Amino acid sequence: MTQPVTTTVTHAPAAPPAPVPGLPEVPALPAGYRLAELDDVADRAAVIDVDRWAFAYELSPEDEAAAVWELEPGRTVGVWDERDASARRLAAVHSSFAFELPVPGGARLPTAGLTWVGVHPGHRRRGLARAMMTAHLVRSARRGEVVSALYAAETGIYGRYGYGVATQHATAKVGRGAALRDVPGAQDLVVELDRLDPGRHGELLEGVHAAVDRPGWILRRSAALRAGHLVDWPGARKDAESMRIAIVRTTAGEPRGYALFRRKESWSDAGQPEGTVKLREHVALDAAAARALWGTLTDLDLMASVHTGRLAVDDALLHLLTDLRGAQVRLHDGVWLRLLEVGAALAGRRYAADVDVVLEVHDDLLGANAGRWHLRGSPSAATAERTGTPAHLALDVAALASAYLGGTSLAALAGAGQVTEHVPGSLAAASTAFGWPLAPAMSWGF
Ligand SMILES: CC(=O)SCCNC(=O)CCNC(=O)[C@H](O)C(C)(C)COP(=O)(O)OP(=O)(O)OC[C@H]1O[C@@H](n2cnc3c(N)ncnc32)[C@H](O)[C@@H]1OP(=O)(O)O
Repeated sequence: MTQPVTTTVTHAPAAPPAPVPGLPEVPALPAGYRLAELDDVADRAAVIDVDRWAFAYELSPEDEAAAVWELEPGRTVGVWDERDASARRLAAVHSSFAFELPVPGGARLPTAGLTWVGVHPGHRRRGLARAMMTAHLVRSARRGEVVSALYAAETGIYGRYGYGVATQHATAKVGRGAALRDVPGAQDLVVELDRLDPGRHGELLEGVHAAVDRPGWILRRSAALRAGHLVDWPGARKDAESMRIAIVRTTAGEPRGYALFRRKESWSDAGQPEGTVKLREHVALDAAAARALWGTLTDLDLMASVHTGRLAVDDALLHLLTDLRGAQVRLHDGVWLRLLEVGAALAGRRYAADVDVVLEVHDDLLGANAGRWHLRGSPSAATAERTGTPAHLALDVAALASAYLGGTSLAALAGAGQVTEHVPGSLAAASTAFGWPLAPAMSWGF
């Protein structure tokens, strides 16, 4: 069992960030509420309590024992309810991870991975989340983080803060024995099935995961995030088996892929096996590994279907299947991005084709981003400078975030009224340049 990871670093509570030109002021809270940085150790129980109120869950004693504290010291901020001075209580919380976001071309940009956003239901719709979100954007920008990334609990929450959907993922339900195309070399690979043992498998799994070269593919950099990913929550099993791992290896023993999964047995009234396989994560480093992995997972005895979990929208499985229609594919919003520094973000990635374009960016919240940016980009270099020359294209910072990793084209966004073309021809050229051969994806949630 994974042992809880504890951190002993403490931080003195800090005042809310001071106003900085181009960055917004944190909106005033109702009387009696106070925004403050939280102490990683002293305030931990209060943070967990708000989280449970906000997300409506309880942990069993077994789950408590398996839980891992993943939050990084110095990055958690909350709102105290001090209306009754004798009974101060935490009313809201959020935190972030120091991530690196791989962008087209391979650079990794400093990124604030926003997480644990929660407001106690007794304090909702009073502006606590808006104050925390503003503080998050300001603190992240001041740390030099170029973007903020998150998974949204609900799709209506984050657009107002300038976040756009930058990755999408698919899920599929694949029937037992679904026909897969042959891939040369797949037969030569070995697929081992084992109980997941974080001690034995953790390093192998993270090594294969880190070998993926794809925009958006954020790695679990801290020991706590790695441990947290491998927690096999007893409460999540719901009568299924404990977590298993399938490892794809060459005959020389080199790992080329893996899947974390569990099976659950079930029988129809007529006595037919109806078991299900559910994946938590999978990686395949080449076509043969993907074929070997999915070939194994779709041919487990007594299992009628495989629930894939997150698939990149161009995942190999979708092209291995001969009958895509039978796979019940669904599309989901994935990582939402907020560009904190538009110039650094535009210059930080590379472009699929040469591009020379002026973008007029609207940003109501982070004024330093607003205005015209002259982007000159190519597959090997990019610059982005402020300019006074007329714009080719105009768009909101959230639409730019959606196009930023190459997952959604500027032309598609224009089709939904989110990009305006002022100079004919510039939309097609910029759309081509912002594209990328592989769709952006992230394999795990945070
Ligand atoms: C990255 C993550 O961690 S995602 C997790 C988000 N957390 C959750 O979903 C847990 C349950 N929900 C909550 O804790 C809270 O309801 C929150 C955090 C979503 C919102 O907190 P509140 O303090 O009520 O929000 P606040 O009062 O600041 O509202 C700000 C704006 O967001 C809007 N809003 C708040 N919640 C929602 C929602 N769930 N859906 C759509 N809009 C919302 C408000 O109407 C308000 O709109 P305005 O800009 O027109 O004024």
